[in-house]
Amino acid sequence: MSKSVIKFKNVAKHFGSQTIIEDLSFDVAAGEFITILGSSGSGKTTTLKMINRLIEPDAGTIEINDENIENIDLIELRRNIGYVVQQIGLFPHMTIEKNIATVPELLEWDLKDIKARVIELMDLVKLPYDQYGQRFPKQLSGGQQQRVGVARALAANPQIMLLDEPFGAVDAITRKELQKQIKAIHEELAGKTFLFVTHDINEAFYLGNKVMIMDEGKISQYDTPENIVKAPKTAFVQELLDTVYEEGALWGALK
Ligand SMILES: Nc1ncnc2c1ncn2[C@@H]1O[C@H](COP(=O)(O)OP(=O)(O)OP(=O)(O)O)[C@@H](O)[C@H]1O
Repeated sequence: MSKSVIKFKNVAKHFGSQTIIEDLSFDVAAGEFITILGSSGSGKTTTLKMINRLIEPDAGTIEINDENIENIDLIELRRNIGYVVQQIGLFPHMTIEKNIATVPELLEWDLKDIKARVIELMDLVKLPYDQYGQRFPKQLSGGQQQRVGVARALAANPQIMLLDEPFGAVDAITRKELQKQIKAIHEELAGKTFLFVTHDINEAFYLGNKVMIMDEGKISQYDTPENIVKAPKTAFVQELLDTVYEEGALWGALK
């Protein structure tokens, strides 16, 4: 088995008197693409944010490369973790080139290396540098801006990518296109570990080599898409799958 990159051990999180996560344990191996699926409020975003310490757990430990993240310098930790959210957060007054170069510039990379990295990443997300490098975010579509967000998160070559509903705000056709691209990017960047939060069951089962299904702060099932479909473990998982089967039946009837 591949080496574990992320390990949750009996993690708990409360907000005030509300228990969001009671006792969460799981492992993610190097190079996996994990999708986290679940109903609203089930703790998906909280789980993701505990990995880059935007949220601190109240109990338990989280390890990255077998080291408790509390013992890793915060800047070092976040440099190793790319983070993409739905509300993109590109800097509006900066060109696309400058947006992608933010972290390498902070790290004081050589100017030549920064430019080469920007060109490489813009190629990767299919926004050629010559055409898009000097544009500003508002001159791109929502889907293109999301791709810049992915490129920016990859700039310093992190080992882990956290993606929180990154394609939540785009239309269905663009979303499908972005899903294909992120899958290809993950395959091309062999060895990088992706954790991707989504509400969308189709997206979760298409992208994840493993899907983590969360319900009320607990893992209902964490397995390959095939195993989940073959043997749903809880009524909640079955209910989720039924939504897809019902949709299939609807479209079948319309044809
Ligand atoms: N900073 C906070 N203070 C208080 N409660 C919070 C805070 N952040 C999250 N919560 C609560 O924790 C619960 C889980 O939130 P979380 O964002 O992790 O869920 P989620 O599964 O990502 O939901 P969604 O799919 O709607 O984004 C929710 O009930 C939310 O209201």
